[in-house]
Amino acid sequence: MSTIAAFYGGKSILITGATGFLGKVLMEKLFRTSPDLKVIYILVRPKAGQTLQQRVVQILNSKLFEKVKEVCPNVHEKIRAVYADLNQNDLAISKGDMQELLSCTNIVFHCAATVRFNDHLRHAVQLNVTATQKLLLMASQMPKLEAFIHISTAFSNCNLKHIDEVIYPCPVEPKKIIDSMEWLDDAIIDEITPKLIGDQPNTYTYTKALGEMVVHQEGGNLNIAIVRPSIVGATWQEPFPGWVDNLNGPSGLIIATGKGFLRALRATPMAVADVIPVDIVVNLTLAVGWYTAVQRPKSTLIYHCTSGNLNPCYWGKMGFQVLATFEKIPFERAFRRPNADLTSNTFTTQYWNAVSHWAPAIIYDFYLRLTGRKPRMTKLMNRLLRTVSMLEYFINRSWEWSTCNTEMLMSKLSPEDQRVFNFDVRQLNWLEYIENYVLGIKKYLLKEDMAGIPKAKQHLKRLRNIHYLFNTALLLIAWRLLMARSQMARNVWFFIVSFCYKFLSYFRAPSTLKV
Ligand SMILES: CCCCCCCCCCCCCCCCCCCCCC(=O)SCCNC(=O)CCNC(=O)[C@H](O)C(C)(C)COP(=O)(O)OP(=O)(O)OC[C@H]1O[C@@H](n2cnc3c(N)ncnc32)[C@H](O)[C@@H]1OP(=O)(O)O
Ligand SMILES: NC(=O)C1=CN([C@@H]2O[C@H](COP(=O)(O)OP(=O)(O)OC[C@H]3O[C@@H](n4cnc5c(N)ncnc54)[C@H](OP(=O)(O)O)[C@@H]3O)[C@@H](O)[C@H]2O)C=CC1
Repeated sequence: MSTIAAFYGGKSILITGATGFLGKVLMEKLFRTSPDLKVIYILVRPKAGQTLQQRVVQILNSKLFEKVKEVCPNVHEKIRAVYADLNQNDLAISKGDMQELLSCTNIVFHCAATVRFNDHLRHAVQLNVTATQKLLLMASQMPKLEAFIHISTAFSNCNLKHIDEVIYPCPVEPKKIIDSMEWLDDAIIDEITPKLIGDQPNTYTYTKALGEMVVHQEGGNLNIAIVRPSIVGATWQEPFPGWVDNLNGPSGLIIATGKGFLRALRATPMAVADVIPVDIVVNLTLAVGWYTAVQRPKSTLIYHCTSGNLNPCYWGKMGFQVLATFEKIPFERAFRRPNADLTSNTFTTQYWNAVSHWAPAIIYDFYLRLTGRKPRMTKLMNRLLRTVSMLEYFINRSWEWSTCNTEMLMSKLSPEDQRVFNFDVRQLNWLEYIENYVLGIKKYLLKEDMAGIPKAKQHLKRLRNIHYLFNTALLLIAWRLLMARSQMARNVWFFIVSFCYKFLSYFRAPSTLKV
């Protein structure tokens, strides 16, 4: 029997961000391995016209939870959705709910965050810093609390090259930032944002660093740990390979590549692609929860959940493997044939952008206009390239994260726990993982049917023929124009033709003699 699974039995667990990518996989694993847990409280807000209950039902009815329903048939009774909005100062939790949460919770997993890189600083501070502060305050009033696990990001200190499992000081105290967000207006915040974030690439990493500092300063006597995952990708093994449900991290760009919109990227092929499967992050997080509650380490331990130092993959290799997978498993209705030119050179990037992105988009929009339809490709391309520019920072650098605490924790696990809560990234086979990732994107994100693969292949063949035809026509036109306008081009052409003729005649003469 797994010690960790047994530990969560009978527990009341509070999860924030349970409707997100990581939160859903965390909940799934908890129910599957500890079906006898008492209750999982999830802080949820209504969204897209759905009530809390409808959101929960949608999650439970998804493919991700199929196995859970077998081992824990009464799972719906064990989830308690609590209305909350972490954007509100009081988190908008009702008095009755608050009483229950305070008196019953044993473990808190704080996953909620805004992960958008371009979020307004006020909003990012509210969610990633102030809400964390409020949750810590709540946690300090929970008499039965055994551990508070805060999910941060390995990129919270991405202004450094080597990152240890420690909290680094922030140039401006989080409290001062929180206070200033209350009285500064949006225009002033916009103006001072670049100065405040300094050498951080965006408001996301900046506020995640502030959030860690808040945990450090205001954690008091709580039993706290911080988990820092790198770029979280689709599931590796559990509950099944390749599950993914949003565009974050590499997923969006893999779609854009598979659909033939994105054909070149400013990326350093030899930079480490520090992607980490979401099930590895979840296994480590649950092991950290157990260890923090049972061992009660004297200080707040930070755990890096990264792949680069133990089993590195590189962007070049990832791009190559993604393309190879498209040969076998193409996406439907591609705009162009998938291609991946990775270059770290800015000039080459601009050339590729003009030739591979803008030119086809403009030609296609021209065609749409001619056929009486609304042009849309240049607009789409504009958005895509803006998104790419936001991600470029992370695909042109490599970082080194030390993983001493994570390795220490692995050594404390029994062989059974190492199997059930496996977070050993050395066992991951990247080629297999990437193939399943692409397959997962096709099935769970794009909702494409596997039966459509032959048709998709046929479509790609047609696109290849159009491509060859188009290039040949372009070459012929260029040649014709050149010949018509330049005496020099004509001279060169006649020289080449007469040279070829003489060359061939030289070989033809002896062969004629033999006959
Ligand atoms: C040709 C070569 C190909 C090679 C082959 C391929 C090989 C694979 C190579 C892969 C290299 C991957 C590098 C990943 C590096 C990640 C590093 C993370 C590090 C930190 C990790 C963390 O600790 S944190 C979690 C990550 N956090 C995000 O990853 C949020 C991103 N996101 C946003 O920060 C906002 O979204 C943003 C984008 C600002 C727009 O913001 P915005 O306000 O302008 O507009 P919107 O948000 O409305 O998005 C407008 C439309 O972009 C769609 N979209 C949203 N995200 C998208 C996304 N990632 N890729 C594509 N498309 C995306 C969206 O779905 C909309 O599409 P639509 O309109 O059709 O619905
Ligand atoms: N994905 C990644 O690549 C990485 C993620 N992380 C960290 O992991 C954690 C989870 O990320 P991930 O699951 O990918 O992110 P998602 O964007 O998928 O999920 C974010 C969660 O936060 C909730 N949330 C956002 N705003 C509010 C609000 N105002 N009130 C209540 N809940 C709110 C969302 O709820 P709703 O559904 O209502 O929007 C959702 O459940 C984050 O802390 C992130 O920083 C770290 C490294 C990489």
